Amino acid sequence: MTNETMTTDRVPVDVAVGVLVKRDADGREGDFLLTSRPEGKVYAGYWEYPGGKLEAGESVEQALRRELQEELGITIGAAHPWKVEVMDYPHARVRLHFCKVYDWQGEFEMREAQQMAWQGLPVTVRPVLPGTIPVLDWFAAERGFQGATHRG
Ligand SMILES: Nc1nc2c([nH]c(=O)n2[C@H]2C[C@H](O)[C@@H](COP(=O)(O)OP(=O)(O)OP(=O)(O)O)O2)c(=O)[nH]1
Repeated sequence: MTNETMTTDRVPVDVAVGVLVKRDADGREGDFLLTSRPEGKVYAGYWEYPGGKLEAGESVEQALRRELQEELGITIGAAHPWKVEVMDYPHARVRLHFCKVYDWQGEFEMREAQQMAWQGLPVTVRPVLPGTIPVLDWFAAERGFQGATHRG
């Protein structure tokens, strides 16, 4: 099998991703939450939006609610579907379902010893996971932000 058929034939794994965004009293969007990938996972230490793979029978919203409870100890309100993107990695092909989340309850607890950072544009933490970079471009378009969205 050629490399090309290997990547195009792989069935994507669905991943629910939560983009937690703070809003001001007028509803304007501000900082968003990034978390670092825990030790022991592929791309450990890379910054991403929290989330994880759907389990059998789960909707994106259900998976997101479960993952954010498990990883961060918070209970989210509504998940607003935003964008869907397929990414090919050497380890997997993933279909990322990015959802914006504006409401959550509970105190943040880093249950997988990851780190968290509220960020605006440009993002100052690094390195950023490849699958996270398009999200920064979408934010830049929404916010009329020009220039580099993150550091090398
Ligand atoms: N959570 C998250 N995953 C992302 C993002 N961008 C991106 O390409 N991915 C990829 C990395 C992984 O291949 C996949 C998510 O799988 P994961 O390994 O973090 O999920 P999980 O918590 O269910 O993992 P596990 O139980 O299998 O260890 O999606 C992102 O912004 N957030």
